[in-house]
Formats: sequence, C-alpha cells, structure tokens
Amino acid sequence: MPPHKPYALVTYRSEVSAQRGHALNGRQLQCGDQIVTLYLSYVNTVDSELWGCVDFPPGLVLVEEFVSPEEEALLLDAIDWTSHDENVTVQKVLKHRRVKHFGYEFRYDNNNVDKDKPLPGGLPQVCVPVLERCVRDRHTEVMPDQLTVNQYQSGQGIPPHVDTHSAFEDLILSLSLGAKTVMDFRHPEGRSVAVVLPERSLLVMKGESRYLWTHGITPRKFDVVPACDPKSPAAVTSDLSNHSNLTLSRRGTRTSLTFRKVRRTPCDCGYPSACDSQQPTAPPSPPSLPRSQTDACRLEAEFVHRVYEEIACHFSSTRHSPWPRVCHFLSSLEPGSILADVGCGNGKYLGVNPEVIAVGCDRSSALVQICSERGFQAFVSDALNVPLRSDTCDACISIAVIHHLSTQKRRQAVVEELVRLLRPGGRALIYVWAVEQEYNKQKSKYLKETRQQGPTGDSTDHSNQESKSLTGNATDAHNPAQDLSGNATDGTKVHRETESPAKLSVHTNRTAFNSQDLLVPWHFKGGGRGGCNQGSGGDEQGEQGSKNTLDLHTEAQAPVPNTAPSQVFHRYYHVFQKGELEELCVRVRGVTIQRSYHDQGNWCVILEKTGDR
Ligand SMILES: O=C(O)CCC(=O)C(=O)O
Ligand SMILES: [Fe+2]
Ligand SMILES: [Zn+2]
Repeated sequence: MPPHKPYALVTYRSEVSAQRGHALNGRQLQCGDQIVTLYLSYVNTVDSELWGCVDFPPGLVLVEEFVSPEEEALLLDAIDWTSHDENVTVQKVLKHRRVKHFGYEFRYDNNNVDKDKPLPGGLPQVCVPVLERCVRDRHTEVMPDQLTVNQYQSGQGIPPHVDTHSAFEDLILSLSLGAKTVMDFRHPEGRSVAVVLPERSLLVMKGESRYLWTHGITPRKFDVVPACDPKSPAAVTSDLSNHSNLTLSRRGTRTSLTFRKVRRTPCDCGYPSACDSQQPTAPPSPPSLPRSQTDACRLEAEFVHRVYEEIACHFSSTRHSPWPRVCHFLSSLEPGSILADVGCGNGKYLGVNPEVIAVGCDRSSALVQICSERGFQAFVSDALNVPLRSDTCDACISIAVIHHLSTQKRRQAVVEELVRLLRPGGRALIYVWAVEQEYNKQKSKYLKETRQQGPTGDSTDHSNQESKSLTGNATDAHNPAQDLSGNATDGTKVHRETESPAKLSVHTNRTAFNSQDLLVPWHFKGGGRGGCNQGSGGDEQGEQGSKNTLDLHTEAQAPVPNTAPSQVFHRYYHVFQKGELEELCVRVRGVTIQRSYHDQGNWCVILEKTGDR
C-alpha cells in the first residue's frame, strides 16, 4: 500500500488465488471503527515507483498478528533458557545473541545440521498450533522438523547470511515475539530492503528471498521505522526508503522462532551461485572477464571483496606511507572542508589534513574496523552506492579503488557516484593503477624495487609491499601497451556472445603486464582471518582487526577457507592505459577534468563538479 494512497497493489501467484481474491470485490470490511468497501480494478503494469514501497525481495511474505498476545506470552514462557538438557535441545550463547535448537542442532562451525542425529525432544508441543495454522493458511505444505530459537537483547543482531541450502528445504518460517526489529535483506548485486518485523508477525521466506538474498539484523539499540498510525500497523512493513515520515523505535528483547525442514537430498535450486550443493567439486577454473552485471558482481565479490576481507590486517601493515601528491591535494583543502575517502582502506589518508572533516568508507569491514581502531570515522560501503547525501562533499578521493571494478560501466558508475557526492565546485582526486609502469623514461619506484627470489624462484611476499606507490607492477619497454591482447580502445574487453570469454591471467609480481584485466597475487603472511593473529612483519596493526567480522564468517553462508600462512590470494585489477581514465571521466556529466597526470605507476585525475548535470 503506497503511503498516503487509498489503494493497494496485489499480484497473485496463480489463477486460483486470483479468482479467490476476486470474490472480495464490493465486500465491506471492518477496519478499526470504520467500514471500508473494497473495489478491485486491474492494471496491466505497475509503476516501479509505486512498487518501490512494497518491493519485498521476491518470495518474502510478512503476516502480521499471526499469533495473539496470549499465544505470544505462552510461547515465550515455554522457552526455558535455564535448562541445559543436552538430550533434548542444544543451547548456545553466541557473540550477539543466544540460541536454542530443537529437532536438530544447527551447527555454526560447519553451518549445517547433523541429519543423522535428531535431538530426542523434537519440536516443543506448544508450537504445534502455530505450525498447524501455517499449514492451514498455506504458508507451508510440509511440517518443519527443526526449530532455532534466537534471543536478541537490545543492541544484538545476527550477521547477514543465507541459510545453508543443503541443510534446509526452501521454506523458512520465522515468528517474531516480544519486540519488533528490522531485518535487512540484501541481494548479491547490492540492492537492499529493510523489513520491519513487528512482534507477533510471521515472516515467510521462500524462493529468491530465501536462496539468493542474505538476511541479517544489524546490532543496534534503535531502528528507524516509518512513523505510523497505530491503528494501521500494516504501514510499518513497507520498505523504509520510500517513507517520508520516519521515527526511532527502541529495541526490546526479541525472541524469534525459526522453523525449517531438514533437507535430505542435495539442493537443486535455481540459484547455483549461492548454493553450496551446486558448487563445483573440481578445483575452480580461473575466472573469466565478466559478460554481465551479475558476472561482474560475482567476480568482484570473490576476487576483490573477499580477498581484502581476508588479508585486511596484513594488507594494512604494508600500507603506511601516504603518497606525497595525494597529501598535497588533501593539504590544499580549506579548513572545515568535508572530505569523503571512498575506498579508504586502513584510513591512511583520513588523518593527513587535521583541518578537514574526513569520513572514509570501504567495502571491507575488517579494514573499516582498523580505521575505527585508529580513531577515524569510517563505515562499510560499496563505492557504487555511498550512503551520503548528494552535493555535500567539498572533496572526494578514490585512491586505488576504481581499478577493482570489472566493467567499464561499473568503473564509470564509481566516478558518477563521487561526482554525486561533491557540491558544485567540489573536487575529486582519483588514482588508478597504470599499465605504464615506466613513463617518460622513468621507472616507477615499484619497478625499481629489487625482486626477491624465494627458494623456488617465486616472488616472496615482498611483492605485496608498497613502495611509496601503489602495489604497482611493471610493464617493460619491450611490451608496450598496444601489444596488450584483445582490448578495445576504451579499455574494456568486448566479447560477442558466441565467444567464450577470456580467462583472466595471473600476473607475476614485478613483471610486465600482459593484459589489462588480470589477477594479482597477494602472498599472505600470518595466520588467522585477516592476518591479524600472528605478527606480520613489524606491523603496528598486527594485533588488531578481524574481531568484528569473526561472527559473520563463522556463521555465514560461505565455507570459511583455511587461511594458512603463505597462502596466495588473487585480486582482480583492470590496469588503465594512458588516456583511459580521462575518457571515463568525460563521459560523466557535470564535471570537468582540472588536471591529469602520471604518478609512480598510477594514472590520476583531479575533477571539479560544475554543477550543471
Ligand atoms: O531472528 C530471526 O528472525 C532470524 C534468525 C535466522 O536467520 C537464523 O537463525 O538463521
Ligand atoms: Fe537465517
Ligand atoms: Zn540451493
């Protein structure tokens, strides 16, 4: 129901249900103290703006007041947190909540259930009427046989995750008791929907919303929810982004009952990218250049985002010296300027000019954690969708970020996002890694570094170290840019549908590039996630880092790879040719290029927002 509109839009999944719905035409309904007559009319298409406010992830349904306040009290009473009878249930205190399992234990170490080890107590009797109602109201056809009770105190939450496909059947039912909360759903491409779950409501997750979207509850003490007429609680279930009238809601203690059916055969859902049953068992073949947005998101998730999350501390330990020309830009800002560092990494630029108000964002929560431990303001965000208001920043910097986007369209979209943030007259400084590591007969500092040979002849982790420049790599004079294979002049590989896309080659550190799109190895030193648990080469950040992400990784969807010392990670890069960054920027409206230059193996531009967009 769009806010302030006297109508609702309904789609039916089947003709049968549409026919049933048709019977409502002309019916009078009692709504609070009002009588409302319902008239049906048909629309061929639905304006997406209108849909915006009711656009739950496909397959997600919320049923309000599914249990009465009396039933709610009964259910809450029935969950005994004081007993620890391991023969009946399994109970755990997790970092951000406590849980209790019935029917089968859900194990957070392997994110699965022991299907041969049912818990003797089965599901509590008190749940039976609720489950029968779920069947009667056709929310489910099968009786769940597993129940996880989560209890969240105010300020607690659950990291974003997809319930393991191979563990449970399609349908997931979650009953909210005691207090309302907001659950965040996120599509792998970045779209997200915040869904208010009122107390006593039933959330039904099916299909795409269950298999592809992550769900999670951000640990916090207050939620922003639509301010609603208490007589029409339905309004609170809409996507928040379309509400003009918002208010704060204090969180109380919420207990949720999540009912699931243990899966007995491998999952064959239509979402193989998110499906653990459908992962190839053979070693994965090297990735290819993306052909679609979805491919690009996947490539970046695996070969950029995941890698930075894993190597965060080790990476941070090699990133201490700010580059002089970036510092020069930062020092040129007026006192009191607002600066956004999009892709701020460990925050090494956030404190360069103490006279400006600097805020950073990065895709890696482990790097953001490092920033906050250093006392900087930073938040987790994708460079494509920065949650800052338009026209607010006096300056933006994006240092060594855009080369991690795997299509030209996405690289341009980052520039557009930076320009969106700028006020008219504001300036953005962008650095990307250059193909040309030797420029004007000068080798980049990186190139000049001696390459250390390990016993096997591999480059050692020394190749990870920055040398006052980016983690630059070399192009030698015999392998000039125009020899780069298969690249269109705009720097994007174009593939016809019939061709199979080229595999990305793995770059050898400190040698010439043989492609503009490549994987650059990171030789990981140090144990534990992020490389924070062991010393990593005189690293002042060596003890810090991953604690905030631990919960997420030990519970979440992806199997946790073993981060053994000397592991090699691969990061995707698109290295820019001379002129390519400028070409990208001139496509963006409302901005002029003030300067462009080559700096130690990087292409750099300073843009100014003109204001006419
Ligand atoms: O608290 C909830 O509603 C969700 C719990 C959940 O997602 C889970 O246990 O997998
Ligand atoms: Fe879940
Ligand atoms: Zn699946």
